[in-house]
Amino acid sequence: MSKFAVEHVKRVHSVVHDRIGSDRVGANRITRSWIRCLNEYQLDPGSCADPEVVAPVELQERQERLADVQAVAKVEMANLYQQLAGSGYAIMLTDSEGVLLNYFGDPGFTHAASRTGLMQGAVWSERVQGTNGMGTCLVERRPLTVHQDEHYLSRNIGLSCAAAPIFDHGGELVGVLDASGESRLAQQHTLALVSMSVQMIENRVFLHQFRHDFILRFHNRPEFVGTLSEGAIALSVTGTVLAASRAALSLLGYSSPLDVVGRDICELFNLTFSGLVDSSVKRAFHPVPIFEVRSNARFFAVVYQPVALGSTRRPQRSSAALPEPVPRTALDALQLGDPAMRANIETAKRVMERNVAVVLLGETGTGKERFARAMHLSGSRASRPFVAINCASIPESLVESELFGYRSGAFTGASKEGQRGKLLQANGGTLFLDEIGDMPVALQARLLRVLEEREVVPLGGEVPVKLDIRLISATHCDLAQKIESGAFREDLYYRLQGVTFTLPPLRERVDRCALIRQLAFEESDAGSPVELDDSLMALLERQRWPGNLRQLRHLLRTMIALRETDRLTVHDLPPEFRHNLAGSGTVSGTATGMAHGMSTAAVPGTGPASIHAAAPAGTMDAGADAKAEAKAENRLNAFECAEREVLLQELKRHQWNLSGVARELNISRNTLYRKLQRLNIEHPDKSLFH
Ligand SMILES: Nc1ncnc2c1ncn2[C@@H]1O[C@H](COP(=O)(O)OP(=O)(O)OP(=O)(O)O)[C@@H](O)[C@H]1O
Repeated sequence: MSKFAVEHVKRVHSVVHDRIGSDRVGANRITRSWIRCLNEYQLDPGSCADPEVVAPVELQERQERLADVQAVAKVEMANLYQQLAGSGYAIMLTDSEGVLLNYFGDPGFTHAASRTGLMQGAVWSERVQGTNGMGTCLVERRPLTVHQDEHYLSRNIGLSCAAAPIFDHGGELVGVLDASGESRLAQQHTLALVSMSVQMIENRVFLHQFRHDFILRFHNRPEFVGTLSEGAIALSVTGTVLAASRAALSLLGYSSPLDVVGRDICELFNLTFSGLVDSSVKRAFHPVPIFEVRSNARFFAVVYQPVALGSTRRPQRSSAALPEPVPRTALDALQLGDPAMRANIETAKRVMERNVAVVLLGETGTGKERFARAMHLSGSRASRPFVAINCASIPESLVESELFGYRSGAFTGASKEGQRGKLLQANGGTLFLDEIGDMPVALQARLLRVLEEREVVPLGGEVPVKLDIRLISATHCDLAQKIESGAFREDLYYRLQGVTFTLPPLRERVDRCALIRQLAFEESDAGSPVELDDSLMALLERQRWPGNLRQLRHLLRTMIALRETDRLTVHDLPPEFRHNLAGSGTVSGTATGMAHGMSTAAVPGTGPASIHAAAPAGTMDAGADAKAEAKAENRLNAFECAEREVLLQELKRHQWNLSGVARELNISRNTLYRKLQRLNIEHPDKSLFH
């Protein structure tokens, strides 16, 4: 340890010990944090342990959970980075647990940054990294700087950080925006810039999230409506307040969203809602004066109409006319019209608050973890941890310590601080055991004991710790078969399986269309959602998607990243997708080259060229006129050819029974007729069809 580090450690100890017993509340934020670090988290200020980094899958899930914020934040981070360019700062976004989701680095600082652990996936909570901008901001819930030796860990004392918390419209802390660098001079204006960026992020997320509702945007100066400091209030069609931005609360002098949510807008301002909308429209969205009820203070406001409802929709005059929407839970949000999913969601809601173990079955990528998270977020444990562990991806030798944790020195190579296992990390919340079928048999016995006794003893420890977790397990394998072969314990199976949900594969879901649009929306930048044209939608809907929603998401992510316009067509499909589409010879078979043995019929064509060549074998009845086919196909583009092939496959499979094919493809007979015409498909016996 360097001389500076040794002195720093001594200073931390002496400051903390001097304050103990004295007025802790009066201590400044740094001292308060140091006391927490030493006494509560028992962190060693001289620790040189490697930074804690979450697994890539977990990082991705965390990013997805904060997708709305992230999409807006990326733009603001780029702006902020430009404003601070050259001053050696990196801009970072964390989630509410301090996991670093995004990083914009100054090239001069990136190397040093990764050494310190300033990289995507690293955990910067105060509990892990001691006093630092991001972690301490999460605890203090307000903007702050942590400059050099104000850091707790001696290895972080080269850093200067300015961080500001990001809140959602319900007042929940969802993350932190931070600018950190190795500058010797704490830049006062950096904190102001970071705070402004956060305000911008909160405003834009608010406007995006409530774009389908009326939004009243106001300020006490007309020229400030539409700027960073405006207040925004989302209103239902009957004029009830759905949410208010932080700036709105502060302009009106309220401290919590609960003070205004659920009230009628005319209880806050002297106005009638429909009158305000009318005058807003008449004045072409120039701010109109409105008066606050309590103080009679004058504000200026504009009402923006719901995006999807269009300008003709008028607000309801009577609140009895339309029932207020019941708040949607995370589970409700998974309901897009598929009957199997609807049944799963209804049952999940019924068992949610009973402590029943849940098993989720389904092919890879069908959304088992998403479903587990939704159950967690929809219940009373929502504010407690959700901890996921993938039993298949951890080496067998590590599963035990990962799950149960260990005391310091429990085995050779164990870290000095010991480790809280995932079971204890999930205490009070939900533990999600993914790929449970791959858990080593020896460990199954130990897990069973823990579940029966509801307490856990970490490796090398003696004192059992009480455990209160909701357990959700998932697997894509056949557990009954595993039990038969002795690879899975039957008694554990019954412990895990209070209620079982089977998630349908994407190809069987009738809400495919809505799901595709939802994923496209989630992958789009906030404020500029991409559209998918009809032919692309039709093509995507027909795929078999062996990788299910995950595969679909990745395809859309690629297309959106590479798009030239916000309207995606089949021409935006990545070349390898097209290649596989063509090479597989059947769209509903091995569409992306990732399926194994899933194609409904093997077609010997091997590349894009085969599409334009004579009719591929297997797509026509024997005796079909190959030349006529080639001619018919020559007028079509590559995707129409592919679509044609699929249709021919289906027709053949259903012995040219159009009703059967229409049902299979979930389209009307009329649509099918139009397709047949467009794609020049005729029955081998030309007199039929008409
Ligand atoms: N209802 C949904 N709407 C939008 N995206 C979804 C939905 N369900 C799942 N996804 C997305 O699909 C991807 C895969 O989901 P998830 O990881 O939950 O699947 P899984 O069944 O647990 O996969 P595996 O078995 O491989 O672990 C994720 O990107 C997730 O966000």
